[in-house]
Amino acid sequence: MRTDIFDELWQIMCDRELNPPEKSYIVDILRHRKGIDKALEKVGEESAEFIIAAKNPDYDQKVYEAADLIFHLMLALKRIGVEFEDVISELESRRK
Ligand SMILES: N=c1c2ncn([C@@H]3O[C@H](COP(=O)(O)OP(=O)(O)OP(=O)(O)O)[C@@H](O)[C@H]3O)c2ncn1[C@@H]1O[C@H](COP(=O)(O)O)[C@@H](O)[C@H]1O
Repeated sequence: MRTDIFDELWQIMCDRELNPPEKSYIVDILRHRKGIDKALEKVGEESAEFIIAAKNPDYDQKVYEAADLIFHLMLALKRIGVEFEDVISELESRRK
């Protein structure tokens, strides 16, 4: 399984935070006027969209919404100051 994309996305999020370009979805969320609430709101929205997709037969839609949810969860972690690597370590520590 290819998981390098998580590293790549996290790196982009770190870069966007330090060197925000004029037009960037990541920056829009990280610097939103609603503060932390915008990133959390997106996790809620994307979770709901994933649940709806999960109950429907369209396989591609499930994949699409799962990707949206994971992306926005990572973005929320970035916004609240949690290192993605620590989440990975937590998962690793649960391995029996
Ligand atoms: N993987 C993603 C990614 N997945 C989803 N999204 C955005 O997440 C949003 C999904 O939210 P919605 O479906 O609710 O659509 P919306 O209308 O924009 O929602 P609102 O924010 O307006 O409420 C869309 O605007 C998508 O473009 C993403 N935006 C960026 N990335 C990655 O991040 C990189 C950097 O992006 P920028 O920061 O925009 O340069 C990109 O090259 C991609 O690799």
